Amino acid sequence: MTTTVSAESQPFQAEVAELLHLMVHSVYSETDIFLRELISNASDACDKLRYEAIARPELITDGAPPEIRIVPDKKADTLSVVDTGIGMDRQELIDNLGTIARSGTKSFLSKLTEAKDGANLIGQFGVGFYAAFMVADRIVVTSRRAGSDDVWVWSSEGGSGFEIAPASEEAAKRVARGTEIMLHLKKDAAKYLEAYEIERIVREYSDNIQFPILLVPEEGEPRQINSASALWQRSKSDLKPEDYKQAYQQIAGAFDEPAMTLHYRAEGRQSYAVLLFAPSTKPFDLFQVERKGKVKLYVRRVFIADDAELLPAYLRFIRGVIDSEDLPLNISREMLQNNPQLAQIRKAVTTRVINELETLGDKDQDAFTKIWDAFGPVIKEGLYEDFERRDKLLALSRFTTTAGEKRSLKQYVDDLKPNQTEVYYLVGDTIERLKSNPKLESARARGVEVLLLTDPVDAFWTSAPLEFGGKPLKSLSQGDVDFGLIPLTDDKAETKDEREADAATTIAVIKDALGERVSDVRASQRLTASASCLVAGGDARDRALERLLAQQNRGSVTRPILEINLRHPLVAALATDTAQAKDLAFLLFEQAQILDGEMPDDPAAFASRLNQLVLRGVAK
Ligand SMILES: Nc1ncnc2c1ncn2[C@@H]1O[C@H](COP(=O)(O)OP(=O)(O)OP(=O)(O)O)[C@@H](O)[C@H]1O
Repeated sequence: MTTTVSAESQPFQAEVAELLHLMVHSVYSETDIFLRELISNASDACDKLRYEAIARPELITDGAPPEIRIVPDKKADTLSVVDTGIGMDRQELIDNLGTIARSGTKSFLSKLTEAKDGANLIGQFGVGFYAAFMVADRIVVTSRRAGSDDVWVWSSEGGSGFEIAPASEEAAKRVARGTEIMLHLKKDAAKYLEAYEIERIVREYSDNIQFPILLVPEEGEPRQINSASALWQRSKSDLKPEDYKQAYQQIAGAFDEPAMTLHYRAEGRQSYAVLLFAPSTKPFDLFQVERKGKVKLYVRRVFIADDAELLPAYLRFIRGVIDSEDLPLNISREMLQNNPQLAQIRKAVTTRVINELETLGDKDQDAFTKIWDAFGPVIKEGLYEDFERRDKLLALSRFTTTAGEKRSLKQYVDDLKPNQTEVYYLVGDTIERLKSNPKLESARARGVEVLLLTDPVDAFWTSAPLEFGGKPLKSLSQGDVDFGLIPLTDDKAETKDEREADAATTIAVIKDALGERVSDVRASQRLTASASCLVAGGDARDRALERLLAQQNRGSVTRPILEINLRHPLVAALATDTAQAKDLAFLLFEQAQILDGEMPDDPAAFASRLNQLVLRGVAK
């Protein structure tokens, strides 16, 4: 058997070809990461082998223990990363090294095209293996699935496809179990053949890999170049911030610094080690529909599962490891969900993470801000998903308000105005648009702070009744608001001597004109300068949420209430000028729609009405 005779060519999935093209033709400064990616894959393969060997011990007893070897060969200009892990069969080679089965690949690729240095993006996205094409012009992967007689060779020059063929006898003998990845290095990548360079990279990125990493020099004995201990099992006092940073980067495949590190050992009813990190930047797949967690479950140092739902979905940005001493090693992945011990761990660790975030918010504003900026919208999902912890999550939340940025509800409540009994908020698309929303006018005239909520998730969590510190949260675009008892700080805003239109007549005229378009018309408490606004009834959904649900075909928009400012000249004119009353009534309604970010139902009619009224004004 030879590799060439029965070689079969296969094309790469289009996304892979595009990715490779981008990587090969752009100059990335951080090429070192290829080694980290290959070692990380090798380590995953060793993890998988250990896991499968729990049910099938013969997989491990027939060969070498799980380990990783790095073999430079200066004569051949090749660097090999060899593992005795789980290996891949023919189909796995084709599937795993020819496609990217990840959501968001397209948007990632367009980001990569624009980026100056894509290494960081590559790490975030985790295109691991393909990173090797930054330093190699040909890659040959020889692999034997644990327990199999067949050995297959995958090879590619990184163009549009790869070849797959059975291994030669010699290659098959070399790979008794696991995978050998041989890189034919590009001319300018020869430095990766130097032992000191390899050691440097391993120390920098992969020291915490649990399995031994051996450097096999061209002369002399192989020697281990990592410490191969599970970092989370070590004592906190032995570890420095750099150790944690490396562990985070290695576990999460990230390049940023962790914004929060939580390392402890729980003893008692159950004992387990916890090493968790909050990243300081946002990954690509944060908003993927599956909302998968990223905390790995180990049992007595053996990797069990990537996503055992160890934290609720709203903490899915947390990375790291939980290593249990008590769970059975042979726990199947299917059983994880219903395991009571695991449920207990989940509960305890969730509480611990939230407490840690709270402490960080008090003690290290900078770090907390990084987490909140990147993951605030995700954490806020917990406000409607985790009833039990809602108060704690509300206390964690930071808001942009009319009084400033990053305001906590504690600060808000501390700064309440005299007689203010509620926490006010307004939901909308952008801060700028919210700031110019007339519904803020009356609050502004009293110096009352209003939360300006612009994340899509805000419309959802605010739909349940909430309170903070005994003060209910209240939308300014829903139901009645009564600022009457809160003193004005801007006296000019509501001068009593201005002529008020007659409420009953004006309202009757508008109702008559608008008919079914509104559910009610009433005098507003919210407005001081503007003429009108639209609000939802007290027990109806907030209008922002209605709009969002309607866009997703998950509900219809109900008829709003039109509130009018009886002191506004336009409203006053309406009561006295019967000839224009209908047009003016429509204008009040349509203006309010536009200020809420909606289109008038009939934009052409709106424009022509507006023109007629303006012309009449100009002609006077
Ligand atoms: N040494 C190896 N042994 C066994 N399987 C491997 C090995 N290297 C890669 N693979 C397989 O190829 C797949 C693709 O690897 P790649 O590095 O591109 O992405 P990944 O490891 O899945 O993603 P990430 O880098 O985010 O973890 C892996 O998921 C794994 O199934």
